[in-house]
Amino acid sequence: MDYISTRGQAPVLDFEGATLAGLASDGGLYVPREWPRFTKEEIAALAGLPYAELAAKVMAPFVGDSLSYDRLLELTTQAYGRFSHAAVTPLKQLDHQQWLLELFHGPTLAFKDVALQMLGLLFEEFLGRSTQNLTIVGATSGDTGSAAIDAVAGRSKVDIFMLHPKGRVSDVQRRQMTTVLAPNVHNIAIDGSFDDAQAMVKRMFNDKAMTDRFSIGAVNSINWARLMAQVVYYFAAALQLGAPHRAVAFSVPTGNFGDVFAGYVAAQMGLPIAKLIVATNVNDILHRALSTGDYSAGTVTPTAAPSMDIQVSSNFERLLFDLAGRDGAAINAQMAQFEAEKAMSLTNAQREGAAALFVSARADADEMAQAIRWGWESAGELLDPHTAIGIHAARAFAASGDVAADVPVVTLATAHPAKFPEAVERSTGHRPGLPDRVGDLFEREERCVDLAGDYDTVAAYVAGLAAPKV
Ligand SMILES: Cc1ncc(COP(=O)(O)O)c(C=O)c1O
Ligand SMILES: N[C@@H](CCOP(=O)(O)O)C(=O)O
Repeated sequence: MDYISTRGQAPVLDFEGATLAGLASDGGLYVPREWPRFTKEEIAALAGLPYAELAAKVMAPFVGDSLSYDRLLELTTQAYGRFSHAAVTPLKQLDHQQWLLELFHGPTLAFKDVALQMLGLLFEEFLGRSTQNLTIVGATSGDTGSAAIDAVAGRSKVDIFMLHPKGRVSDVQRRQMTTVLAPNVHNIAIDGSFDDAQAMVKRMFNDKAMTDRFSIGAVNSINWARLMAQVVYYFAAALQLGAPHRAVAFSVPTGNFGDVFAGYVAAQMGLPIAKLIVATNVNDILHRALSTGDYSAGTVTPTAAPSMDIQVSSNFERLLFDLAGRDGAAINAQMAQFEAEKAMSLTNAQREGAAALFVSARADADEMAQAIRWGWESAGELLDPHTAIGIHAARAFAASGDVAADVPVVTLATAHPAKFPEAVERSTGHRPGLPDRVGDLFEREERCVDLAGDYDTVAAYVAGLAAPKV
């Protein structure tokens, strides 16, 4: 499979190249040259497979010649062997129409583990083929950081520098990152928001002074391999609910648009998806873009769902590219306008194309709290604040009839409630406890540096510690 940039000017790469490159050199994001498509019979044949095998089958067309099928299956077996639930991503029924897909049974208790456990192994596999060292630079609003650190801590040929917005992640999220003391792990708390951190990360990929000396790599969802691994659980859930003979809707708590874009990819591959519900908190750029065509970033408002406190939503570019007929020059111009003015408008074709599959909703603090309460009182589930935003949107669309009554609605449960105990306790009176496997988190030593939120300071820090390319 070949990978092309959304901005049309970067070299075409294979899967291995795109995985190690992260962001394309023209500032765009890599996407497969075409969407692989399964027939109805091929999808039906996936029903009942163990998760690791399903994962290998769904990922194989994207991986192409970069790995043999047998090796891919070994890696998926290893990656998903670390999950604490045998089903890896178990599906639970909440009421006659609402379902919950629990994505938080990995080592760091959020959906990011599903992709990052795999990505860590892919890095090791591909780096083992050359003398290259990789300098991973990532930005996190809380969950990507810990999942990526867990996936690469102690691995040779990889350093990881993880930027988080100081004071804007939960205590559990921070400690899951800062208590990993492996010498290749470097946590950086910056003054600023996740968007500021993400902008610095993207800038580093195009800073010649850095890229001449270091191979900069990505663990954020700008890296295609992240999204590829996330496509799998859409198949896993829909197959259990009757796909390919029955369509399913998904409600996805959204920030950087990676998780829900993976759902879009599943639909392009032939999975019958009735609707993708994009659920945001008050940082609602995606809700505004999808409902009015206005893609303009305001300032980030801190919320009780901090991992979604994002206003510049990287993966939206991948959708805009597809909906613009894959015209890299057009996306280049649109993104240049967005980068200069922090605002741009979707074209009619992009709005209409998006409306065919996506709907969106936004939840404020009260609506989120009510959804947490509903989960506990009506279904006996403690929902984390991000998941609750998905539930709010799922129930609203079911109630309005925009999703037909016979279509199951699956909300992606993106984090374990114990990552955000205060918000859950405020709404339910119950404080979720951490699972045993992370039980002594609050006794462990922390290591993290505080840096000013300016690019030069961060780049100098990385350059001072990272291993050269080879
Ligand atoms: C718990 C949680 N839910 C939802 C999201 C949103 O996912 P995405 O950025 O892929 O839209 C994130 C991170 O972004 C998250 O950490
Ligand atoms: N929610 C994320 C931020 C977005 O990151 P991405 O890695 O999915 O692009 C986080 O928790 O860090």
